[in-house]
Amino acid sequence: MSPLEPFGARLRRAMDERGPLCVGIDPHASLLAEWGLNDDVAGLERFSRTVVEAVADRVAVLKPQSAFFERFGSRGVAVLEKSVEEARAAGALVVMDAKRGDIGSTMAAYAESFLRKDAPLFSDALTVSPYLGYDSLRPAVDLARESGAGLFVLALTSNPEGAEVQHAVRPDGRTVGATVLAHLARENAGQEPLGSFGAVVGATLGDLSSYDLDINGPLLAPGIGAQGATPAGLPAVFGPAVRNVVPNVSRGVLRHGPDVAALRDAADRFAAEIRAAVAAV
Ligand SMILES: O=c1ccn([C@@H]2O[C@H](COP(=O)(O)O)[C@@H](O)[C@H]2O)c(=O)[nH]1
Repeated sequence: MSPLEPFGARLRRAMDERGPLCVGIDPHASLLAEWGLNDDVAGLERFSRTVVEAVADRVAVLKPQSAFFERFGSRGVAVLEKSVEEARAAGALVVMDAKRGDIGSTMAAYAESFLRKDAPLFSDALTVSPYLGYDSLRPAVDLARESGAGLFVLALTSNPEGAEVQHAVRPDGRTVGATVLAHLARENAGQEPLGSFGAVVGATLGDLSSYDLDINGPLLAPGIGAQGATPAGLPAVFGPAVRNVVPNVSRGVLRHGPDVAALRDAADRFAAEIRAAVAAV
């Protein structure tokens, strides 16, 4: 099977054409209830289909949160497969938010599940955890390169608890989060127009000027909306790296459903606010 064009190049083009917004597909039980749906596989399917119908033809990236599908076992995973297929068919890139991480030999199997081009859950990119050591991710890096897929590696997460690990200072004086960013800069060296190996960096974190965010790769930035960060605040957090930021909004958009037009309007409003904030830098 022929490889895709590298993820970084596909993402850069999608961001330029559609704007950088990433909408999450997070079917929380509470959202299913608010949408008048049952907390079952039929409700899950209706929810995901509606989000894809509403925004997959207009945003650069959709990010299904695998946990909310896995909750329903194999039938939930079947809905996830279908959602990925439909979102990609509508022109959105799909970042599978599954946050996988394990010893290298097991990581290879996770990579096969999400990054092998003919895998049922193949996604344009996968979120992964480097906290078993960055090089445990090597099988995923290698397979992503081979397939034309990408990774988003947890570097500085949006939750306050992340700091005890990610801000910890190593014997060489660098923080753990900074070390993850440095690894990613090496993966992306020389790649144009953008490398395929991104970092997850929360939009909630305040001024990050003490970190080198210039990794020549995308920065997936969750935390806007329900977690309190705003599009207008992005430049203050990311500085000049804001051009490579893919801001994620999940509940902030999803709470406007189930009406398709209302979901679209909400996504369009976030997209416009993000565009204005980035243009001002
Ligand atoms: O640091 C991180 C990494 C991932 N997430 C995920 O992003 C969305 C955020 O959802 P909201 O409803 O917009 O808060 C969710 O899927 C998280 O698991 C994150 O929030 N922070």
